Amino acid sequence: MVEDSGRSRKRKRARRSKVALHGRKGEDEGKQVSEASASSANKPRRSQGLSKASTFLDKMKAKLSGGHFRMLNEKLYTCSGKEALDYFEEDPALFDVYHAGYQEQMSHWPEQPVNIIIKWLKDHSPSLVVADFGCGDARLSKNVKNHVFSFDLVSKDPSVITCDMSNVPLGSSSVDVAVFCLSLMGTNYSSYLEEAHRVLKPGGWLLIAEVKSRFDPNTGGADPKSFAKSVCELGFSSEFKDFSNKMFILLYFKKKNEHIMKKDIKWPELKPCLYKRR
Ligand SMILES: C[S@@+](CC[C@H](N)C(=O)[O-])C[C@H]1O[C@@H](n2cnc3c(N)ncnc32)[C@H](O)[C@@H]1O
Repeated sequence: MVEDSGRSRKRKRARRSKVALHGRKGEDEGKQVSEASASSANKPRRSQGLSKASTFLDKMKAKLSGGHFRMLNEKLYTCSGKEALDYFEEDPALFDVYHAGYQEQMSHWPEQPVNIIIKWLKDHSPSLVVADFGCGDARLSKNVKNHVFSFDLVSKDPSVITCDMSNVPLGSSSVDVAVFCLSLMGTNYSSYLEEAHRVLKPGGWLLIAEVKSRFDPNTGGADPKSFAKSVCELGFSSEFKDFSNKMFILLYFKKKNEHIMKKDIKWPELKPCLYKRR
């Protein structure tokens, strides 16, 4: 008897804990249904609230990453290439922050200079070997048939070679086209052009696209004429200039066959391109 009542107490306790864990059949199903219907009834209001919160959070995140981008952008314009390489080597994730912000800025430009250069290459022989100095996401190499050596501070694509572009792993007189698309960023930008001169074959092309405000003397920018003069003193001839775009300028040069490079070229200072908060 005693044993029996003990067993039945145990059974009752086991049933109680099972109910606590899973809910009573029927009663619990009903509860789940009513919860489900309550949640669907609440859905528009709750999801409205959630979407408001997530829009707010997204805005805050965008503000923070926009600020972070502007800080990194300014850093790249105000340090040397070597310093920039060391900086990103320490934290390569910062490169993603920079490029996310850069792409966001570019999305507001009516035309992307890299597409003009892609078109230029498509209009010329695909056998021309190209060096893309400061290639970013290597969009250039992905859109042309040419063999392209892509260089940047961080490699986000297996085809990109990590280096400071004042010292690229290419032999002298080995490429036909050197491209700088919005990439004359470091305080030592002239050493990038010297490196391009070294790797270009005689008669090779130097294609530069730069932010227009950096070459507007009315707003503290460099005089494009004195910039072009310095490039010519390095051993190039000026072949083409285009100032028609609102956002960027295009300056194309050709490497001279024979030239005695002028010593102590006076390079104009190129002011940083600081993006506005949007
Ligand atoms: C404004 S982005 C332009 C990217 C690409 N050319 C385009 O048009 O989309 C400039 C790029 O130059 C790279 N860069 C700046 N200084 C560099 C250096 N010293 N060596 C290699 N890459 C550099 C930056 O990391 C960045 O990816």
